[in-house]
Order: sequence, then C-alpha cells, then structure tokens
Amino acid sequence: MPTDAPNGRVDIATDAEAVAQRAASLIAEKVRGSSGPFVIALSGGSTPKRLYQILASDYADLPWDRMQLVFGDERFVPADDSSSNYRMVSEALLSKVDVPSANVHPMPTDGTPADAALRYQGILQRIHGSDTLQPGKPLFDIVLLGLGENGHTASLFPGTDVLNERKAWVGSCTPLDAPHDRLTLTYPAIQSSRLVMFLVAGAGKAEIVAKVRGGDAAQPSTQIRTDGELLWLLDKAAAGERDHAG
Ligand SMILES: O=C1O[C@H](COP(=O)(O)O)[C@@H](O)[C@H](O)[C@H]1O
Repeated sequence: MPTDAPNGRVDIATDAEAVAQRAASLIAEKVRGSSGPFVIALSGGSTPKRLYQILASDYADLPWDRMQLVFGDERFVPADDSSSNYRMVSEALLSKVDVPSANVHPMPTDGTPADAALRYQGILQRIHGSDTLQPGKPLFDIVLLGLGENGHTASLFPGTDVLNERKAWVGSCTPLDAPHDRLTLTYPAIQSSRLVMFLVAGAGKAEIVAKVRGGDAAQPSTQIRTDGELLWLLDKAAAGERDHAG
C-alpha cells in the first residue's frame, strides 16, 4: 500500500522482482496514457536491469517509436565496457525491442568529461526543443533513479562539486569512493520531470533508505526534487521491514 512521506510517496513491494514488476507496469501505464513523444531518463543498477528485462519480454508492444530514451548517468568508459550503463541497458532492453536507434541517446564518453557533459546537454535541449527549463513543460516524463549505499543517486555523489550545480542540465564528477569519472543529470534537470521513480531493493540499502526517508540533508538523494510526482519503489528489505526473506 503506498504511503506519503515528506520526500515522496513510498510503495513497498515484497522483493526486488516485485519492485521491477511494479515499475514496468507503471511505466507502461504512463506511456499508454500519453500521446506524442515520451521521454524517459534511464538509470544504471541491478534493480533497473531486471526492469529493463521485464519491459523487453512483457511490454514489447509499447509504442517504442514514440519513446525517447536518455540516460540519467553514465560511467566515463567506452560503450562496450562491462561498467557501461549504456551497455547494460542495451543488452537488457534496447537490443530486444523495436526502438528506433534515433530515439536512443547514450551519454558520450569521448573527449573530456566536462566537454561530454556539455554535448549531452545539447542533445537534451534538442529533444526538449528549448534550452530553458520551465515548470509547465517538463524535460522528462519519467526519471528512473537508484540509490547507492553511500547515498548517491544517478551519479550525484556525496562530496562532489556537481551537487552545487544549479544551472547546467548535465555535469561530471570524480566520485571519492567509486570507480570511474561520471556524467550525470544535475538536480535542476531531474527536477524538470513529471515523475521521478526511485527503485531500491535489498537489505544492504536499508540504512541509507532510512537516512533519506528521515530527511538527512547530507544525502544527495534527499535533495532530489521534482515539479511532478516523487515515488519510492522499495522492497521490504530496503524498507527495513523484518519479515523479508534473506
Ligand atoms: O553507479 C551507479 O549506481 C546507482 C545505484 O545502483 P544499484 O545497483 O546500487 O541500485 C545507479 O542508480 C547508477 O545509475 C549507477 O551508475
């Protein structure tokens, strides 16, 4: 049963599989209820990977030709690197559904991270048809986000300067405690959305989930805002409920 919390609605499912199933069903409902271009910012991570597999197997009939698939963050590695979020999404979803390649927008990982961030902002501005963010015209229909055990979301890592970015839509950072330089959507870009959906599963996330739900301002995930709806899809383990398996 969904509950309201200061920083969004919380929906607790039995396990990671149920979280991914709910996310897929919700995405399908939103896409089918829309008309015209539908822009989704994709996340990396293990729970989203299962979501992408479910979308590929059970929702192949969605109007993929209307969807614009962009990325919320990326590791600054070649597209075929095993750490690449694009590679993961490609294997789980893009290679399996009828989405035109022109509708898929990986983050560039050549040149310098700062230059690549600027180029990706240009790509988002072309999709948006404007270089301005306005509350009445969201950049994204859905932003998918994960939550790292250290509090990061997208690639907004604690202690990095990109957390202070209030203008640019895309930034870069070098995490203090995770591999690879990163590209990431910034807070203002994420805010320009109809729905932000966190997908978080596993007992390893319970401590950070409790901090974020408790409003700990030091956690980047606590600072996520949206002009639309904020939804946390958690499994029981991540929500700190005791009766979960394992
Ligand atoms: O580094 C990253 O990690 C986060 C969280 O991933 P998870 O596997 O712990 O759920 C993810 O949201 C982000 O896209 C990814 O680049």
